[in-house]
Amino acid sequence: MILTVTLNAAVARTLVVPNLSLGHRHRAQESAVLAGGKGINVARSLRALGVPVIATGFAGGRNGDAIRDGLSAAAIPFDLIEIKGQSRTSIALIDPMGQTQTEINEYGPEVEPGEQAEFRRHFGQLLEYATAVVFAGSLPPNMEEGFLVELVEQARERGLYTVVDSTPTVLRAALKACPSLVSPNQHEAESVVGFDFIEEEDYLRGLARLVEMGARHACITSREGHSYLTTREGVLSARAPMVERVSTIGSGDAYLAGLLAGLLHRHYAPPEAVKLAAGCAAANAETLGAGVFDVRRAEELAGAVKVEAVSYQPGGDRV
Ligand SMILES: Nc1ncnc2c1ncn2[C@@H]1O[C@H](COP(=O)(O)OP(=O)(O)OP(=O)(O)O)[C@@H](O)[C@H]1O
Ligand SMILES: O=P(O)(O)OC[C@@]1(O)O[C@H](CO)[C@@H](O)[C@@H]1O
Repeated sequence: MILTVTLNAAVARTLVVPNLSLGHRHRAQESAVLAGGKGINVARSLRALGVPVIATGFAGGRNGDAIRDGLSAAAIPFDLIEIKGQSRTSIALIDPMGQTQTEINEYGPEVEPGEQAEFRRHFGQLLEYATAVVFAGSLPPNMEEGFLVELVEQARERGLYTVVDSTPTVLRAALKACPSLVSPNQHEAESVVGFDFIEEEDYLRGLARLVEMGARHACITSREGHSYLTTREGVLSARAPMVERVSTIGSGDAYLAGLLAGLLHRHYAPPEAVKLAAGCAAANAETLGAGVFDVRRAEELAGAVKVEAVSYQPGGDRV
């Protein structure tokens, strides 16, 4: 079972608004409301891929109830700690005419020290059923990065596969706990390593730096349908067929779920797992809602992903 940890879960509302323009009144052509936050998006994608999953984290207030209802409706097993604060709302505005995606995410509620302690205890119990743990998304505003670092260490000490996908500040801290895999997008990775990725060599240097900073493995996704993954044998580069995008929000989450489903559940070799990852991400881009895609379409797109081994040996960096 893969345990996903969403410390700042959200009610994720997506509105399709043609010709969106600031300062004007609009009507949404279409809308979707889902339980959200990166870890929950990953759980939704894993569930679609047939991987046993439990979603944990914090949820509170009416939004917390809506998050639980959304998870139940999607048949995603969950075990969320109730908090006094109101879980946040994340709004995505999709303009199909201007081809823009605008996100407005609340910071989320504070989580009291007692609630944090309760989560820590509970987490230890959930680990007994897990083979892998995915820590994804931002932290509640008053939560120290050390809280997450300790959770990663706790999971790692039990010999579990650990994955971190969070904001650059949190990711930088989490690298100290040596997670099995980190999966930032290009922008986040650039911010963590401190330089821009312009050429392929920059991505490879970025991966090497993430490994040097503590990750056992790293993948970096980019908007142009391109991604890189370190493996024991070297680095793989994957190019997905570009699809007509509806919304790429959650494509990174679908990518991570596809990768984990491939590596840990289907026992694929890394090149096949990367294809599945990029197929899921592309299928997500064709669909409204984060971590939502048609699995058959994802498999079809996976078949068209071009994967190749790329080499880079800058002064013995281990990638
Ligand atoms: N138009 C597209 N066609 C095909 N694949 C796409 C397209 N857009 C994105 N992807 C796939 O999605 C992956 C992730 O994209 P990106 O790095 O933009 O996600 P992200 O910012 O992490 O997303 P999120 O944080 O919203 O989950 C890309 O590496 C690529 O494989
Ligand atoms: O605020 P966080 O937790 O860092 O990220 C939240 C978020 O940007 O990530 C998801 C896509 O990965 C979106 O659904 C959501 O808006």
